[in-house]
Amino acid sequence: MSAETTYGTIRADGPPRARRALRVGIGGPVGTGKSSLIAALCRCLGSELQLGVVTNDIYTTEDAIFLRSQGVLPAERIVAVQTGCCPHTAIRDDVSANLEAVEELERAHGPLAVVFVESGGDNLTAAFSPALADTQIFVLDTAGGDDVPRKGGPGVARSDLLVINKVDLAPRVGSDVARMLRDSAERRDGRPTLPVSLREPDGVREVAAWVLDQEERWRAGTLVSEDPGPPAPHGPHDHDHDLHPHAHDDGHAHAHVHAH
Ligand SMILES: Nc1nc2c(ncn2[C@@H]2O[C@H](COP(=O)(O)OP(=O)(O)OP(=O)(O)O)[C@@H](O)[C@H]2O)c(=O)[nH]1
Repeated sequence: MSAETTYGTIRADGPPRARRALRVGIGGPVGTGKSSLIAALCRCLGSELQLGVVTNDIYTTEDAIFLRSQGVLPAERIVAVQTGCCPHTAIRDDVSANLEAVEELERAHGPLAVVFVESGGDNLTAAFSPALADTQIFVLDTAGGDDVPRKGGPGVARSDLLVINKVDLAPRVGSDVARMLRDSAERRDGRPTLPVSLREPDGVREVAAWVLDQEERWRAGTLVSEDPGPPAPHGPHDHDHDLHPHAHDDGHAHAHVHAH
């Protein structure tokens, strides 16, 4: 059985909420460190939590291949969704392929405590549907420019956790981390932001602690998923060029129109 919702198809025969894994969406612009963050989280949390990963790529399964090559989880617990479309369509507008992948992962290898769902690299308008992710992390990096948090967007403003990655690179690329944290705080209405360097041996510790806290709240039934709201208008005449900090280096043309 399944039900059509605004966000896609929700399968009624999927694992019930209380017994299924917490689904943590991880999104952000291309190359900010989403896969590296998942690898570090799996290394850090893999001994205490049963974990799974679903990756999204447009034309390849590269992120899953990367994660399997890191040996952070048994290979079969890392599955790839090839979206064939704009990444944000698959995590926001029609999440059925991702939902199916998560549910299949849980059926085959469950019970799992947490499934990380990595979005393909997208722009600042992308955010996960609450029908797919119970909680979401948005990843920026210092290399994308220290003015990015100021530009806002649903990931910056309303993700449950904002990670500002690659703080080790900030002095080299002339980014002011304090400014990024200040601008984030102004946009986020009290939601947390963490500066991170995944190059540091212990760099993921605070993000891992946040994931553990979310998982505990999920199990206790006190985690409330927040809808990050509609993405920005996005069409041939879009004026949100500032919202694309990594200049389309995913080969993803932003000239299509989406029905939101
Ligand atoms: N210096 C530095 N490099 C990092 C850090 N985190 C990730 N990287 C590097 O940044 C590059 C991109 O990292 P990925 O984890 O592939 O980024 P991604 O967001 O998954 O990339 P896409 O899936 O292509 O959008 C890789 O070369 C990483 O090794 C960090 O904290 N510091």
